[in-house]
Amino acid sequence: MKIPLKAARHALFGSVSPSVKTKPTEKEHMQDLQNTHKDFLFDVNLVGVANVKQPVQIKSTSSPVNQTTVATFSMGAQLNRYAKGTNMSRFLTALEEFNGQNQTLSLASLKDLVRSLADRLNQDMIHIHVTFPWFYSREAPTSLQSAHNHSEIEISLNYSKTLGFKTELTLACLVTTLCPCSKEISEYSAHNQRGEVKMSVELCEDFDEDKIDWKNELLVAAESNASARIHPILKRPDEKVVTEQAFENPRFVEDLVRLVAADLYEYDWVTAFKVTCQNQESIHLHDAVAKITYKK
Ligand SMILES: Nc1nc2c(ncn2[C@@H]2O[C@H](COP(=O)(O)OP(=O)(O)OP(=O)(O)O)[C@@H](O)[C@H]2O)c(=O)[nH]1
Repeated sequence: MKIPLKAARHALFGSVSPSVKTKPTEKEHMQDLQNTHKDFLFDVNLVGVANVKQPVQIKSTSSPVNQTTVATFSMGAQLNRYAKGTNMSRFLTALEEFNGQNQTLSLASLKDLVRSLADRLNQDMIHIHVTFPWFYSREAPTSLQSAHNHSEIEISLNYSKTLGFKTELTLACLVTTLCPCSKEISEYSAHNQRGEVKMSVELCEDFDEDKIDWKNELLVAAESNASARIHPILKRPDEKVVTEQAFENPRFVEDLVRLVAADLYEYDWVTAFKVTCQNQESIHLHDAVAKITYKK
C-alpha cells in the first residue's frame, strides 16, 4: 500500500487551509474580556487553577533528606462582582518562577508564592493547596533491609492581606490494624486490615519548620499507635515480628483515632487537629471509619 504524504493524509481526514484572519494578533490590540468591569451580580469566592502538576524539591529529616517529588497545585483568588475574570495565566507564571528558582517547597517558600500571587493578581485573598507523596526509607525490624515507603501530604494555605495566613497541614498514611473483638472471641487468629490514618493540624503562631519536621511527627503519631507499621521489604524473621506485634497491639478504629489524638494533643506546636481512620475491613466489603476533631 502507498501511503499519501502527511499533509495529504491530514486533508484526507478533514484538515483545511487557514482562512484569512481579521482579528488582531498583537496583545495590545486584543480584547481583554477578563478585565471588563460591570456588575456581574455575584462575588466569586474562589477562581483559579487546579490539578497543576510540577516536580518539586522537598526536605526531610529522614532519608532521603533531599528528594524530588511530583506536587499537584490548586491556586485561587477571590473576585469581586464588578470584575469579569481573573488573570489565569498569572497563577502559572508565578508557579513557574517559583520552580525556576529551584526553591525547596516549604511553608516559607509557599508563603512567598502566595504573597507574590496576591501582588500579581492585585487580590487580598489567596488560597493554595498542594499535595505530594513524601518518601522515607523504612527498615525491616530484624533483617534491617530497607526500601522506600511514602505518605500523602497536603498543605493548605489561606491568605488574607489583613488577617495573614491560616495553615492546615495533612498527612495520610497506611497502617495495620488488628481487630480486638476478633482476637478476644476466636480460638486462634484475628482479622486484620490496612487502615488509612489521616491527620490534619493547625499550627501555633511561632511554629518553626526548621526545628520540627511536621511530616515525620505526624507519621510517628499514626504508626506508633497502630497495631503494626507497614513495610516494603519483610523477610521471614521480619514477618514474624510484625505479625506478632499486631497481635500484641489490637486496635478498633475508635482506639486508633483516640490514641493518635492523644499524641497530637501532646504536640505543643499543634493548636487544633482532625484525625480520621478508615479500615478496609478484611471480613466485610465495607470500611470501618472513625473521626475526631479537636481544638485545644
Ligand atoms: N478568567 C478566565 N480565563 C480563562 C478561563 N479559561 C481559560 N482562560 C484563559 O486565560 C488566559 C488569559 O489569561 P490572562 O492572565 O488574563 O492573560 P493576559 O490578559 O494576556 O495576561 P496579563 O498581561 O497578565 O493581564 C486566556 O487564554 C483565557 O482564555 C476562565 O474560565 N476564566
